[in-house]
Formats: sequence, C-alpha cells, structure tokens
Amino acid sequence: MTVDTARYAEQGFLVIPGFKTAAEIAALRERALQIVDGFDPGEQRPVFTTEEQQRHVDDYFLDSGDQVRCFFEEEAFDAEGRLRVPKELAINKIGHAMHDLDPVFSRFSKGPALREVAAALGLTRPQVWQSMFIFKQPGIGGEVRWHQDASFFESDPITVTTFWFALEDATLQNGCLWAEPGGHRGARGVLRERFVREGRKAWMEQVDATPWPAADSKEAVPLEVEAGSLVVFHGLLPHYSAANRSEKSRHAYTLHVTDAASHYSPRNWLQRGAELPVQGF
Ligand SMILES: O=C(O)CCC(=O)C(=O)O
Ligand SMILES: [Fe+2]
Repeated sequence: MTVDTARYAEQGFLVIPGFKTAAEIAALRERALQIVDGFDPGEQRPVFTTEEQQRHVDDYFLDSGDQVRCFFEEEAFDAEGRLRVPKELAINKIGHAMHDLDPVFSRFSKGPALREVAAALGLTRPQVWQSMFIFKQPGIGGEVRWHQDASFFESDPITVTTFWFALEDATLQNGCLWAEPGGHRGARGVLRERFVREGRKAWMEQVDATPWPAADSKEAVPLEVEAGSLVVFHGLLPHYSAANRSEKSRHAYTLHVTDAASHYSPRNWLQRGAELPVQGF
C-alpha cells in the first residue's frame, strides 16, 4: 500500500480504494444488523415534547462513549412519535465503543494495514476514541451539516484523524461525503466551533466565524467512492453529507483517532475511564 502523504498534506484527505474486502464488509454489516435486532428502543425516543424526555435522550447520548447504543434517524417518527418504517430502516447510527467491546467490530477496527496508514500520517501512538456505524437509511438518512471533527476531539496540538470506511458504494444519490480540499490548512484551516461537556450538559461553543463552503460552490467536492474504500481525513477538514432521498442505503463505518503525544482536552464530551482505557490500532 502506498500512502500519498504529500497529497494528504495538500488536500487534507486521501481515498484508498480496496482497503477492505467484501467479506470483511459483509461480516461488519451483518453484526450491525444483529445489534439493531437486539435493540429495545424503550424510552429512547426523540420525542421533543417535554424537558424530561429530552433529558433521557441527552443522557443516552452522553453515556454512550463506552457503550454500544443505537440512535434513530430524526425522520423515522411521525407526528405522534410512532416509527414510520421498520426498526432496521430507522436507525441513524450505532455508537460509540464497538471497536473495543464487540469482537467483530474490533477485528475490523485494528490490524497492520490501519497501523501502517496511521504511522504514515504521523499518528505514532494512535488512540481510537470512537466508532460509529452510519446507516444513512434510504429515504430518511439525515444530512450531516458542515463540521470539523476537531470540534468533538480537540487536542493540543490538533491530531484527530478520521478513518471513514465505505461499506456500500457512496454516491451523490445516496448522500456521499463532501469535503473542502485544502480546507484544513492556511487561513481556512481554523477551528470554527467546539462541542464541550460539563457534567450532564454539553453544548456547541462558537470559536471562529470563518464560513463553511457555500452549497454547490467550487470549494466543495463530492467524494463518490466504492465499497471497500477508506477515506482518511484531517481533523480540521470541513466535511458534510446530504440527506439520502434515494432508495439505497449508504452504510459507512468511522473511527476517530488522536495521537497520544497530543494533550486530549478534558472538555471533550467523550472521556474514557480506567474501566475501558482508550486503545490503539
Ligand atoms: O458519514 C457521514 O455522512 C458523516 C460522517 C462524519 O462526519 C465523520 O465520520 O466524521
Ligand atoms: Fe465528521
């Protein structure tokens, strides 16, 4: 494998086709569906009518850093709060510690090939904070607005790097990633916002008013990639994905990784305790 580090430095991202085999992908997708199958929604419903219900939803998210939890698509519910589609077509994502807690996910998330990419990009002691299985469901897969992953995984210096695996072909139709080439450096490579947590509360803090790329502007490019591709990108790279209005899902899996040599902010929402220390590849 060749990792084009000069291109990465210039663009802020790299696409490595054929990084995962069809068999590896099939195993991960099958395991994800088993997790969804075993998921009992119970009280975890995004019904925004009372503060008490909202608090349940917030706690469910805030306590998910060392758990395996399912989160719904916002558009999965009707006005009465009932599911409009079967559960397996209603989940937005599974997060956030499958890479440490689930053997199938763990196998996919570690190994020499990932270590090689990480080392080439300067992550000498990688720390994998979070895993997400993203469904981008047919018809209702939600938009992910423009953001930088360093807003969620800040460190000094910023080292967070995203490993995004296409588990299905990602196209303009089913809501592929978009990125701003070079947007991680120079005048535009500034942290815009910071998601901070204090106790049971978390919120987005504005840091810098530099605008995101305008919709359909030349600054942004779609990353249409085939299943099996790895897209790896810099924590300051602005990226986005549109809602999926097509009949095809767009399954992807993503890992967020920092270097242990950088100081991980104690204000980040996701912290790991001694019960489940953060691990590498
Ligand atoms: O898959 C997507 O649509 C967005 C994922 C993302 O923002 C991330 O993995 O950091
Ligand atoms: Fe992101």
